[in-house]
Amino acid sequence: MIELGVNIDHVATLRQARRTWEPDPVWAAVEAHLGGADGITVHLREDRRHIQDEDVRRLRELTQVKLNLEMAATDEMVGIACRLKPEMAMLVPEGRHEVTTEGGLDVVAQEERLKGVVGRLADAGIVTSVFIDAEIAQVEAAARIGARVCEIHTGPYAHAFHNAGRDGESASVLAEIAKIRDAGEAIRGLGMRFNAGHALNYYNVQPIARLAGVRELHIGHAIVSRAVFSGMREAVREMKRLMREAAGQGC
Ligand SMILES: CC(=O)[C@@H](O)[C@H](O)COP(=O)(O)O
Ligand SMILES: NCC(=O)COP(=O)(O)O
Repeated sequence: MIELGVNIDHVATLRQARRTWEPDPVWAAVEAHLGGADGITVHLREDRRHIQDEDVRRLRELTQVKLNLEMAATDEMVGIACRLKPEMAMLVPEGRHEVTTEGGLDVVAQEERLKGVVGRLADAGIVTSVFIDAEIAQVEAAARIGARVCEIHTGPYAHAFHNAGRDGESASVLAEIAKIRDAGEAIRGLGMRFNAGHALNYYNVQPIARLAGVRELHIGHAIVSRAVFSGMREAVREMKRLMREAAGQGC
């Protein structure tokens, strides 16, 4: 069954706007779980602009939900991951001035260093995922460093979809889907798990959920935005319904 990891960063973004205690991302995680989320994703950024260390600690202590910890490949973050032991750690590139993640991790360029990071996480029993662009060279490098999972960056697809007026049949959209499909085939061929995420929403999710062998989609901004109006459980339920319908897995 295709799975949904709900990213709750932007519940914390709202809280940090006032530096107060609400809304609580841990509460959001429980609501998302009750709505059918298979896991929770948080990005503990080096600048701590939204999720805080204490949020991740409480998530581990108070909930049973599977955790995907997105993090920069730094010593500080590896130390935190090794203490918290999330079910999965995803290595992402980080820029202080970016509004959100702007591209995939360049695994090819940092192979030796990243191999060490994956090894340290593996020694702590943590599965490593890498957030990469839909490029075969990056997939192959991910396999060489020992990553067990690749999450393909769906941002370029989402932009193409939006720019084409949500026309999933336009040439630019089909070209982006083909890149993700080919990367997914390479990932699976090398024995890794094929995940995808970034900027997916209620309009553009189905062509990605339909791809052969895709295991998990990680979606945050769109679900939290919908939840403002419909509540978290309903927002998650609807996203899962769309994913399962597209994957031919019933509702
Ligand atoms: C790696 C990725 O695709 C995103 O989840 C990103 O990490 C989200 O970070 P923000 O929530 O800070 O936009
Ligand atoms: N890794 C992608 C993710 O966690 C959610 O990204 P977004 O839906 O907030 O763009």
